[in-house]
Amino acid sequence: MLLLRLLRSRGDLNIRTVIALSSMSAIATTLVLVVVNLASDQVQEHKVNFQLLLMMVVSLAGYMWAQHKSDLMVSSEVETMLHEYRVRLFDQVRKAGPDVLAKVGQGSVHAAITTEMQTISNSLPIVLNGVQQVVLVVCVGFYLAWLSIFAFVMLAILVAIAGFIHIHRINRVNAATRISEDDEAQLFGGLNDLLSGFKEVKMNTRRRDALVANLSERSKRTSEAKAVTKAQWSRESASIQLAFYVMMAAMVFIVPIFTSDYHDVAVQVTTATMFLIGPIGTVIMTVPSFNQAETSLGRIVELEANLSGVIDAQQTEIRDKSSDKSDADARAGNLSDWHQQIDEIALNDVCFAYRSSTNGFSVGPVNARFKRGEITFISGGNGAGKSTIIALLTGLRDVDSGSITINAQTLVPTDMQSYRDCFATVLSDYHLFSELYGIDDLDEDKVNALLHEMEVDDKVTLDGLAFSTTLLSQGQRKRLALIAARLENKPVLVLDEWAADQDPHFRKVFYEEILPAMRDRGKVIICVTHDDRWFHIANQVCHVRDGIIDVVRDQ
Ligand SMILES: Nc1ncnc2c1ncn2[C@@H]1O[C@H](COP(=O)(O)OP(=O)(O)OP(=O)(O)O)[C@@H](O)[C@H]1O
Repeated sequence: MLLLRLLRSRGDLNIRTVIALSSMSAIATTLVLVVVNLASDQVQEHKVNFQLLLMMVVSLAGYMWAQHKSDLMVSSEVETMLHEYRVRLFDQVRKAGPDVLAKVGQGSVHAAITTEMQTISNSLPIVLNGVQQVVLVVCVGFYLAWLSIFAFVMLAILVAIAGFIHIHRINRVNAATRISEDDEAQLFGGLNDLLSGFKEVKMNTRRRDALVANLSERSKRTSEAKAVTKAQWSRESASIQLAFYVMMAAMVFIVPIFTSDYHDVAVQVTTATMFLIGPIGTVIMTVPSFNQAETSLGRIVELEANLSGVIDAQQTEIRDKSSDKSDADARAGNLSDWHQQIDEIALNDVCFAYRSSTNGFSVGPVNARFKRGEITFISGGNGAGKSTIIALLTGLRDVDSGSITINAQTLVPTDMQSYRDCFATVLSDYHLFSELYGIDDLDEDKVNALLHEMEVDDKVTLDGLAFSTTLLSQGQRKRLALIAARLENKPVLVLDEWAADQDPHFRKVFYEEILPAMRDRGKVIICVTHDDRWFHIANQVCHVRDGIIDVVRDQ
């Protein structure tokens, strides 16, 4: 019972208060039943009792208040709990290294934050209502026992049999439901191909037909599986309904045979039994909601544990490496100085191999120096290892051996976040954020000047902390990404094939005006590029082949 353990472990949620409020709401509802029974007796004697009417009003008011209060307590606590889970998952994703998400599965993080949390949020109020109905069933049960102990025992036995059979069968329905959900998840996966690959699908009739046929097949499987589970669910509700009619029949046909003074209370017992139908049905139907919430919570907890496991292993590795390099850590410089001025970054005999790579691609030993106020161009063929070297240089990947030095100080693993903060990047798989996050004191004039310099001021303006639009061409979107990188005002700028999408005119502006101006401002500039026409503006040109970097020209 993960859910119960979790709710109980939360200090802010006073379970006793919730139980007290639920009991109060159930007792108030039972009082309504008692009042109805007493009042209907009086109606038979042609009397209207205003005391009973007052009791009814008080009971209804008590029910409303207690119900509202307990709903509010639990739902706000559940939403807070989900919020905390979300924040913890965001934080774990933030801490994760580049391969962690691939290992754990980006899809499962997405599903945990969307579908699973939605399921918990929807199911828990149903579960809470079920708990209240349990208390109500107990209270009305006492009332029934007080009216006729035989009727009570009879009803209890019938409810126990019906509940046992129903819960046993519902597990089978749940298993079928889960299979239909898996079919649906596969259908959504295929749908992604259709939506994301819309243009490719449009351009190729055979591909389109094959994909649509595949989707239709999955859709058919999903609809068949869903139809089966829906039929099972409706059979279950019908059988519950039938069980209730059997109970009613038992009250009026069987109980009178075994009890002598039953006719005095027959109407009250029948009313009480009818009153119980709704709550018992709700309790039984709560079981699948509880199971769903439990399964979703289990998946979230498992994901969190997986992420923690991988991240802890990563951090232990970092700590081990840090203690190995404790000598290197004995340095005079201050980390925060790096953000003020970087004179030189050097890769020294850096080696790295992809652990998951099928072809075992590795880079190194890489030796390279990148200096303040200098432009370095890095060229090389496809798959030569340029982006991998950039990932090592920017600290996105940890080196296997060798070292990175900054202003002649060797980095230790615990420096890496501070080191990464020195870089502004537009990488080949860059993401254009919806807002200019993390840029303090955004200067509107500066942004407007950059929009003008990057020749997008006729399309885009600054709108609060965001660009007014990102619905632009690829080249224009990349210009916005470069504006965002320049606004970060970091000492190092790394661009991976930035100019590839630019027109000849703006390529010239970029190489002959923008890069030299940034170099003159004392930035370390590193560009992966194939534009050999402008290699002359670089202070250093490096070539990468099979994971090895060679300086081919140094000024
Ligand atoms: N995440 C990864 N896991 C395993 N191997 C990878 C991964 N990324 C890249 N590789 C391997 O590393 C090699 C070099 O890739 P890299 O992206 O560094 O090349 P590149 O020089 O930037 O190529 P391009 O010019 O095509 O972008 C690839 O051939 C591939 O085999």
